[in-house]
Amino acid sequence: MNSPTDRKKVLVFRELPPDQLARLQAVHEVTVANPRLPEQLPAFQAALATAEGMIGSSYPVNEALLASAPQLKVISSVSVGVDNYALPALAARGILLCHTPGVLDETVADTVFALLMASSRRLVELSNLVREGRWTRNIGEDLFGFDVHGKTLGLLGFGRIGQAIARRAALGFGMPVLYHARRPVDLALQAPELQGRALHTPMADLLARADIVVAMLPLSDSTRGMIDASVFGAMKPGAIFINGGRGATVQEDALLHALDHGTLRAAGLDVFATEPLPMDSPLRTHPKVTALPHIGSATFETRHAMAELATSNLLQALAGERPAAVFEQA
Ligand SMILES: NC(=O)c1ccc[n+]([C@@H]2O[C@H](COP(=O)([O-])OP(=O)(O)OC[C@H]3O[C@@H](n4cnc5c(N)ncnc54)[C@H](O)[C@@H]3O)[C@@H](O)[C@H]2O)c1
Repeated sequence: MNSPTDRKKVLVFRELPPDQLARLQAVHEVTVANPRLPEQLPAFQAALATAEGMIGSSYPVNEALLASAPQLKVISSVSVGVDNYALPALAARGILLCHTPGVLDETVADTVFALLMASSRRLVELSNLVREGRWTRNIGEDLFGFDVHGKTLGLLGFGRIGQAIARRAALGFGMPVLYHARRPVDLALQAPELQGRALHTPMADLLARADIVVAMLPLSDSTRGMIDASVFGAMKPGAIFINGGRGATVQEDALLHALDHGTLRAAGLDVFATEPLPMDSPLRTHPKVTALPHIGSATFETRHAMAELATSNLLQALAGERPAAVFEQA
């Protein structure tokens, strides 16, 4: 156990699994307060005043919040995406930001592939038909799906998760993969199994050729609203669109227009501009949309692995060591 002077004040702002909370409590003075729960907000605000470390996710850590946390040295996010954090303010204050890359890639890629399959083969719609007692004759063409194997996949974003999706597509489903990213990936070094199977492609060319377009982009100033009417308009007629990255990279009005008046066949969405999805969002009940409640990484194993990595990051940072997964601003 740390000596009393080494014990730092830590604020846990989203529940951690008991074993990870115990690791923190063994060495630091921990307050658990979830600011999303009105009854815990005062405790959260009080703890901010003295916290040196914070750990949690899915809550906007903006400049105003940082101003109430004068002692803060490190934030450990239990997520890979860092769009909830005021990055310039963190950099200006020298506050370290850690995240959880790597441990969720395969699970998120599984989720995206499930959405891709569900959207192409109309799985939710057809499962509902059985469930609701409407399977009264052999199904006809009006309910046929669209093959996935052998089709061309266009990936917007080809980072850790994009590459995990590409492996499933290229190696499992024989799909040629085109990708658009900030820079080409050295496949020989990073993903040798995708050499000759995934091609860095200009966006316009990718959109014209892909049968299925998957967005796996982080949300940043450069990607906010990037998937707009011109992007949907440039997609191949009958294309399917999947978003597993962040909702606000897509202009949802343009998506709806492409579904209702354009040639987009279907959309599979795990993420939305506003979450939870508002009750009045037309995406919620749209017949061509398969919508999931942001479950990309939501399995027992992966959520635990994320919490474990985030806890290790925080413990290392508070001990003055370099954490395993520091978010590096580009
Ligand atoms: N649905 C979920 O539950 C879930 C889970 C995990 C991650 N995510 C989201 O997925 C994102 C990607 O995760 P990752 O680990 O693969 O990230 P990563 O940093 O490894 O990869 C990001 C990719 O996006 C590309 N990119 C970034 N800005 C771009 C731009 N302006 N134009 C073109 N390409 C651009 C990069 O070049 C890179 O290929 C995360 O930031 C997070 O927001 C969602």
